Amino acid sequence: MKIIKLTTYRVPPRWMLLKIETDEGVVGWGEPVIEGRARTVETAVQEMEPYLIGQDPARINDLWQTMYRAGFYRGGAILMSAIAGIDQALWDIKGKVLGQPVHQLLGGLVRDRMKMYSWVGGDRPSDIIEHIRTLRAGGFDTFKMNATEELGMLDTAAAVDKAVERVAEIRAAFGNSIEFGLDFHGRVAAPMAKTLLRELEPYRPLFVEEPVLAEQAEYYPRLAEMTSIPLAAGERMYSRFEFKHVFEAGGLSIVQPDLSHAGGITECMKIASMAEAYDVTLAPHCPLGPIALASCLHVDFASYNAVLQEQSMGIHYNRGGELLDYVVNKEDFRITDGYMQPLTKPGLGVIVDEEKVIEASRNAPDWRNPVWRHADGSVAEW
Ligand SMILES: O=C(O)C(=O)C[C@@H](O)[C@H](O)CO
Ligand SMILES: [Mg+2]
Repeated sequence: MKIIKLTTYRVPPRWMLLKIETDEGVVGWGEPVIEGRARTVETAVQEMEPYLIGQDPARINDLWQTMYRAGFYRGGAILMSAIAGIDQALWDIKGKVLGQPVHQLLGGLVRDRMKMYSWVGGDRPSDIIEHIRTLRAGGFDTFKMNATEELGMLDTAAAVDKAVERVAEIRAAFGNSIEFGLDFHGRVAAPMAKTLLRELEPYRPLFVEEPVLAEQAEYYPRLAEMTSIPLAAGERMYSRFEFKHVFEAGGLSIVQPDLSHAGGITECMKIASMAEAYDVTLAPHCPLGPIALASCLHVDFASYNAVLQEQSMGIHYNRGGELLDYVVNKEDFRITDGYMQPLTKPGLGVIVDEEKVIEASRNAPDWRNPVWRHADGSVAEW
């Protein structure tokens, strides 16, 4: 079998789907994308084509290593997202050829169902209580929200109190009947992280995500020393070569590689097993589309230390498109009592509505995250 064609489709709300065709008619789908840089990743996928056209799609490991090493420069959000989507599509092809779901090719199920969580509250966390009530009625009991709005590198007690009050309201409304992660989203600089973590401690969030920006990872062990709140990070780390420094330094209880940013299934399985060796749990980041989510689930169902899975149903980023818009087999993505079952169809288990993808790609908007500014006019971390 040989790879003969790669086609990318940028589609609403902010995703990109990749179709890889072979000379024997087997097709694989991937989701190479960086939110807000879809066109850049699209070019990176196109620049990877010479390593792929005419090659045997079954040789995922060699194709992965070639894409990673042959261009001399390596790593980073764009190149690793391009590799990620291609890798996903290659696993999709392999599963379809062998008639097996990808988790079977990764060693089989390690669990019968996977715990899911849902975003609440949007970019600027608001009306969270009502949102949690609605989602709880749908079976969710685990949530994630932004912890703050924009925050100065050094900010006021009032800004800290505003963030803490919101969390106090949630605990007052629901007690310990729900769990929630707080995403600092890189908005909290090191000078404020300790204060905020200390003030949040009494409310026992399930985790705090990106307590500082990924480029400040040396703070993870220092922050972990002063809090019992499990710290999580990983959506802005792109390979096991980045994660290894974090495992060695310690401080993270949860790693959150993104299956569409960190080299795909091949790389994230390696990150998952490295994490397990350090007694660190896995909770793949996934605010993206159905191929990304399916890729996460196959890794989750084959990784003992996978504890939580993000999904984007109803997420505030999904303007103009929803998680299952391009999926034919929507029923396979049902979430019951906050859990998903394994995807059992061959490959990634996503039957793509190609007509709908092509139609939606005709004039897909170029999604951009907003540019926030502090009161003094300086740019703020969104
Ligand atoms: O889902 C999360 O944890 C996020 O922090 C969302 C962020 O990654 C946006 O997708 C960036 O555009
Ligand atoms: Mg996040």
